[in-house]
Amino acid sequence: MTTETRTHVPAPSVAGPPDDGLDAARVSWSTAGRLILDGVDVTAPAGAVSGLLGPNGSGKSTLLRVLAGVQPPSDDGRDDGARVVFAGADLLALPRRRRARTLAFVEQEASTDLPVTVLDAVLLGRIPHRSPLAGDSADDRAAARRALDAVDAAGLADREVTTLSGGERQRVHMARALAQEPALILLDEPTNHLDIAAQLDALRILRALADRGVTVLAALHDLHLAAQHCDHVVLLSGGRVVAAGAVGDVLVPDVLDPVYGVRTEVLTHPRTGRPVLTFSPR
Ligand SMILES: Nc1ncnc2c1ncn2[C@@H]1O[C@H](COP(=O)(O)OP(=O)(O)OP(=O)(O)O)[C@@H](O)[C@H]1O
Repeated sequence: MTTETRTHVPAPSVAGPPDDGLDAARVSWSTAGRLILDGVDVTAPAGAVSGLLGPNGSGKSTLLRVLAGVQPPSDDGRDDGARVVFAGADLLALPRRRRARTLAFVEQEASTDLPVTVLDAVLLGRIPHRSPLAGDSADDRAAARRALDAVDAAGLADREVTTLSGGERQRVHMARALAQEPALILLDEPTNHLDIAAQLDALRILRALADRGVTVLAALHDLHLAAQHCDHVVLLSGGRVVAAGAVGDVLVPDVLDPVYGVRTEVLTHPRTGRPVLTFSPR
């Protein structure tokens, strides 16, 4: 399998401390008088796999959409002075094209109704890298093929996206993001629809990206996977951050039990030494 090399995109600096990853502060979002995100601070170090965790409805998808710059503004016009800095630059102020070369976003229910082949869908990830009127270059096609290889989907290249299974589509979404060669990748439930081997493949790809210096922030429901594969986690509840830090500090009963309303026990994985979580009703 191959993976992508990181494209370093120089970005204008903004006031504030230099940062080697994602550093967002005071992110709020509201609609119809309801505060969905309430002053969220979230960091994701470069070169690490960061997990965004929290129960259903806690605000994970909304937060990722705000960070990716695709969430409409709050409908009350409220401005809490949010700051979203990536690698020292104001991410949301970057020109759209430049942001698309910096950031890839794998959405949970990404649209897959396009009547295009898988290869063409993955080539969409190359658009930010070429001039607006240019067609696909040989380099673009090579990058798209490498991305499909990386997710073990080379054999799907000529299939129509609309004919794919849920798991196959999820791989194609990931491949499109890889073809973008981002420095920051945000993913909303990247293991959705995937069988266990494919989940491990997806997490291995995220690890390989992080090892190349990419900043990875993934919303995950599965706390077991997060415990095994993340370096850093942020736990949301009710639109607020309740804990953030190393896996061993956050994925502990005192933190998880009140948030999820369960009883957690933590064992130690005999080979990796990482926490293994078991849950029972309270
Ligand atoms: N456009 C919207 N209009 C009204 N409510 C919204 C909107 N978007 C999100 N919400 C509400 O905001 C809350 C947070 O939603 P969000 O999808 O961000 O949570 P989540 O943590 O990703 O949930 P899940 O784990 O179930 O996917 C939910 O109660 C949801 O119903």
